[in-house]
Amino acid sequence: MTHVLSAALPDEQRHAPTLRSVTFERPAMADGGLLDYVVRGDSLVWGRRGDGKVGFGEVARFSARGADRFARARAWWSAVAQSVESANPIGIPGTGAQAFASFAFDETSHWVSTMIVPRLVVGRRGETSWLTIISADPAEELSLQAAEEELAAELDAVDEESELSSGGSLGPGVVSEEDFRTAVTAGVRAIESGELTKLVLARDAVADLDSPIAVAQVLRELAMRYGDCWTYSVDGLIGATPEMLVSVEGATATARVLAGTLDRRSAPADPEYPRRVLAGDEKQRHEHQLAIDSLTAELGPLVSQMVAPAEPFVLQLPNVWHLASDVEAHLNPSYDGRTPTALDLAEVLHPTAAVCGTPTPAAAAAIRELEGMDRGPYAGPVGWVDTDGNGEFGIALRGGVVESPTRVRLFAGCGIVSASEPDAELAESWAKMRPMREALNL
Ligand SMILES: C=C(O[C@@H]1C=C(C(=O)O)C=C[C@H]1O)C(=O)O
Repeated sequence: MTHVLSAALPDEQRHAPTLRSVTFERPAMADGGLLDYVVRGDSLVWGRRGDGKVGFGEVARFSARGADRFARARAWWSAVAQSVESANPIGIPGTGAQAFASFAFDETSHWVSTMIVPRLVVGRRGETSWLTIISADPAEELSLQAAEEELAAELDAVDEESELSSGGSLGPGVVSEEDFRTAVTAGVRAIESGELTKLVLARDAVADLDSPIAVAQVLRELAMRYGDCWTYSVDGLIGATPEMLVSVEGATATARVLAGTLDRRSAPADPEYPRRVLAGDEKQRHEHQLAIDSLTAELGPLVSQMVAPAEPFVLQLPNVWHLASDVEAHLNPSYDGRTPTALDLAEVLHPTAAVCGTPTPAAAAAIRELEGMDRGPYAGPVGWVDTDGNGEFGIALRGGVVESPTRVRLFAGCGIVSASEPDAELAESWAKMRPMREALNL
């Protein structure tokens, strides 16, 4: 009987592991905060301003490609969440059993979307620090001492990664500068013909390094310089994104929508300049509004009390200014009484107009046709989810994919509207690659 039942389940649910996790509170972290634990290139990382988490080792992994990658990931994670046995005296969202995840931007991508449950998670949120150990072995004893010893061993076994990469060269990727300009021109034409209102076009560049990449050092560098961004590392996808697709804590969902960009490099010293040029510019405001509308339209049916500010603020990063809006909403329970998880919402909200365009299907088709590259995980959701459904999914921007120890593919894109100019968009894409170039010493 059990056999018949389990055979009727989707593969993802049948293959989901039964996990146990124990969380221990630890003494407050030293001044370096979480970054003191970002020492290995193979760790899973999600952090901002010294808070966040670092995952070591792996006890379970889910992989998928195609249009149903999110649905299958949800089925797998919900089976894991239903069977997990957790002891968590802290109880703060994100402190217990959890997975780090990265999803391909497009359903046609060759990139394998993954969810990885680490063996250990060390985390910090303000004054609270913790260590979680996760096991797929029902008989294993999960003690604090064993967890601390394993963590110490992980931190000791550091590869030759303390030095910043020694430089190298940056060359064209699949989409050359010329290809990108041509795509922007074609995108503007498609917008003028009325097929679309907004389109986000991206390009790649290939960093060939003189010495093997020091991933942990690159992440620390990004985290220190880009304090307003969420630094991430999941299975070769690294970067620091300023854009939060969705964050879920209990019944509250928040998002940070960005669209509208101004390079700081050539800006005059006038403190009013970014506000005047960004918030006061019709093209930028229009682009920004489309990004907010795409989020609120998708989120609307699932929430009540959605608060989206009437006026965006100017987010200042070391390389660029952005128009930014923080949206917050209360999640409604669905028919089974459960509120949507961070993973559910990542599927619903991806891709927003900030990285795809408006309307979504026409923009996604135009991206496939005009870019002609596989975006892989670039501009897809990256983050974590716990077994209670809390989580954070950023949009994987301002980063790259480590393709080999000496090769990293960088990606950046720009929102195109009818007033867009190819040279200005190309310059903006360079500005968006600057954080990774600096961290790679290129
Ligand atoms: C597409 C990217 O960024 C997005 C596009 C923006 C714009 O066009 O103004 C701003 C922020 C992001 O939503 C990227 O960084 O690659």
